[in-house]
Amino acid sequence: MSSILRRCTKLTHSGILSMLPGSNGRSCALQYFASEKRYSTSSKIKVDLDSNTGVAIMQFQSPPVNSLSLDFLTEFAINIEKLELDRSCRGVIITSALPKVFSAGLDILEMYQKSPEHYVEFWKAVQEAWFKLYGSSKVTIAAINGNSPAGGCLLAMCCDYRIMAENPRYSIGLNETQLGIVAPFWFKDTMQNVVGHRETEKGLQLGKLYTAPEALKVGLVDELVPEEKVVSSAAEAMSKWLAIPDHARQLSKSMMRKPTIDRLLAAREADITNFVSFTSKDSIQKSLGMYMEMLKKRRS
Ligand SMILES: CCCCCCCC/C=C\C/C=C/C(=O)SCCNC(=O)CCNC(=O)[C@H](O)C(C)(C)COP(=O)(O)OP(=O)(O)OC[C@H]1O[C@@H](n2cnc3c(N)ncnc32)[C@H](O)[C@@H]1OP(=O)(O)O
Repeated sequence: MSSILRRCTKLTHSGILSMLPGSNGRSCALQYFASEKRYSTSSKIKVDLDSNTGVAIMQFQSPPVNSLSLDFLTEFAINIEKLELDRSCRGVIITSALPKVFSAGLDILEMYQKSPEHYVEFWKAVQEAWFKLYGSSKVTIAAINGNSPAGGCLLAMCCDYRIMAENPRYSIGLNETQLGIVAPFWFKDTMQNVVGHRETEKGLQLGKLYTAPEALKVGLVDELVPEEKVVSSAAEAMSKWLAIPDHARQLSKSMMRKPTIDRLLAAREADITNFVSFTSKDSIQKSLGMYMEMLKKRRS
C-alpha cells in the first residue's frame, strides 16, 4: 500500500497528473487501482482489485446520486460477497465516482406507490447488503467524498473506518425522521456502535445531518481530509489496518459485531413485515410523496 502512496506522491510532484484531465489526488489513487485487475464491471458499481496489495476499490457510479435501488443493492451485495470469498482480497475501500455525493441513501422511489411484494423484495435486499458489509471479515474503509444521508450513512457506518472530505457543505447522518419515517432498529444499533447511546438518541430523533466537522467531533467519521485526498488517505489508513495479522483482527471484529448481527438474524422476518406494513400506510406514503416533491422544488 505504501508503494501506492509513493507512486501517487511521485506522480503529483512530477506534475504528470496535472496534465491529465480532471486529475487530482483522488484520481491518482483511482488510476493506480484501475491499472490493476478490473474485478467487476456491473453498471452501477465498479470494483478494481490490486493483486499486489490485496486492496479492492469499489466505486459507486449510479447517477444522479447513487441512490440505493433494488438493482444497486443487489449488485452491491454480490460484489461484497465475491470479495469476501476471494482470499487474495484483504481490504475494501468504498467511495463514489460521482461529484458531491457518496450515496443519497435508499432509493425513495422503491418505497413509494409500489406493491407489498415489491416492498418485501426491496427490504430483503437492504438487509442482505447490510449483512454482507457489516459482517465482512475484510478491512472496510469508507472514503466519503460527498453527501451521505440515511442509507448512505448506514453503509459508511458499516465500515471499519471512515474518512470524509472536509468540505463543510457535505453532510452525513440518519435523517429518516425528517422524511416522516423511522430508522429501523438495526440502523440505530449500527449508529450506536459507532457514536454511542446519547449521540444516537439525539441524532435519530432530530434526523440530524452532521456537517463534516460535526461528524468528526462526535466520532461519526474518523478523519477529515481535503477532498482530493480522500481516497489516497483511505489507502494510507488501509496499510495500517493491514499491518495487523488478519486472523486476530477478524476475530476481534466478529466479537464486536456478532451480537448486533444476531439481533437482526433473529428478527429478520418480523423486520420485513414491519417495513411492509409501515411503508404501506397512507400517512407514510403521503410523507414520502411530499419529501420527493420538496427535493424537486429545491432543485428548481
Ligand atoms: C416502527 C418501525 C418500523 C420500521 C420500518 C422501517 C421504515 C424505514 C424505512 C427506510 C429507512 C430509510 C432510509 C433512507 O435511506 S431514505 C432516503 C433518505 N435520503 C435522503 O433524504 C436524501 C435526499 N436527497 C438529497 O438530500 C440530495 O439529493 C443530495 C444531497 C443527496 C444530493 O443533492 P443534489 O446533488 O443537489 O441532487 P438533487 O437533490 O437535485 O437530486 C437529483 C435527483 O435525484 C433524486 N433523489 C435524490 N435523493 C434520492 C433518493 N434517496 N431516492 C430517490 N431519488 C433521489 C432527486 O429527487 C432528483 O431527482 P430529479 O428532480 O427527478 O432529477
